Amino acid sequence: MILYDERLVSREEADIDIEDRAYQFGDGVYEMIRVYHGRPFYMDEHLARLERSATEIRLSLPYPITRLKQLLLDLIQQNHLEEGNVYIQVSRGVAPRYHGFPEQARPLVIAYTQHAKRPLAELNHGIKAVTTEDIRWLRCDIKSLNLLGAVLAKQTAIDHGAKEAILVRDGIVTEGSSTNIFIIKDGTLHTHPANHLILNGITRQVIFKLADECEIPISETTFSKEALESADEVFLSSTTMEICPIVEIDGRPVGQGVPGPVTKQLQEAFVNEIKRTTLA
Ligand SMILES: Cc1ncc(COP(=O)(O)O)c(CN[C@@H]2CONC2=O)c1O
Repeated sequence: MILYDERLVSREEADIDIEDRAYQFGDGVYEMIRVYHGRPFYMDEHLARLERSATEIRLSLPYPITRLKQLLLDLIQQNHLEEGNVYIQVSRGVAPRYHGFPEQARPLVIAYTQHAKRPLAELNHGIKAVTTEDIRWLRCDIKSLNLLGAVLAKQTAIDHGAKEAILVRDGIVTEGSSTNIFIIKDGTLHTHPANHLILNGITRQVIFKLADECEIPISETTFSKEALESADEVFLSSTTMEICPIVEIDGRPVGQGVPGPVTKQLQEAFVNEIKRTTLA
């Protein structure tokens, strides 16, 4: 089943109009929520961010977020999703093609589930990344459907045999194409401030909580590409990749070229947070 507007229907019943503004303009917002043990992980935080993203593009959700939450819980249950993701998207709706907002169009909510195991190989062994210029717009804090900058960056990584592209704007590391980036230097965590140049990741917010609990110092400050290259440890964070070590950047090893101790400590704390919130 999928969620289409306000109903759970078969995927075949979903008819997306060729003048849907998400399809023509990328005019919409989205969220990706992880499910462990059949329970959504930090769903309220994701839905709060969805509401904020919609507000920031002046899009009114077609029904209350509490109704959406219940529909998503029903979708997870109907699809027997034990471990995987729920993708939610809200389009500004269908209208004759014109850049300005349509006079009247009902925003269209769709959501569907994906069965997906945890990326254990990447989590245990780390991944390779490349750096590339951050060419995206200046409202990266909005989780919008305008993802072409991210798509091109991700493909650059793939073209170089890497898993993620680390974005650099005016010499400063912002984030990954679909992740947040953290470095560790002399035991302190550093990550870009949550402003208009990055998405304030939910996983990023969990990491702040876990670092505090683990008494790992964390500094929300910008850092340069040079600081990235000389870091003791680097990792990325996202709903789908959790806390994933980066062991090679632009062909050069990070630290000893293997996941570092602080990263592994946070990974262990993250697994405990999954158990605490989805097994209770
Ligand atoms: C640009 C960007 N930065 C950071 C993040 C990490 O945010 P979360 O911790 O809230 O996931 C994402 C998530 N991208 C989602 C995660 O999975 N697939 C996506 O498109 C992202 O697209």
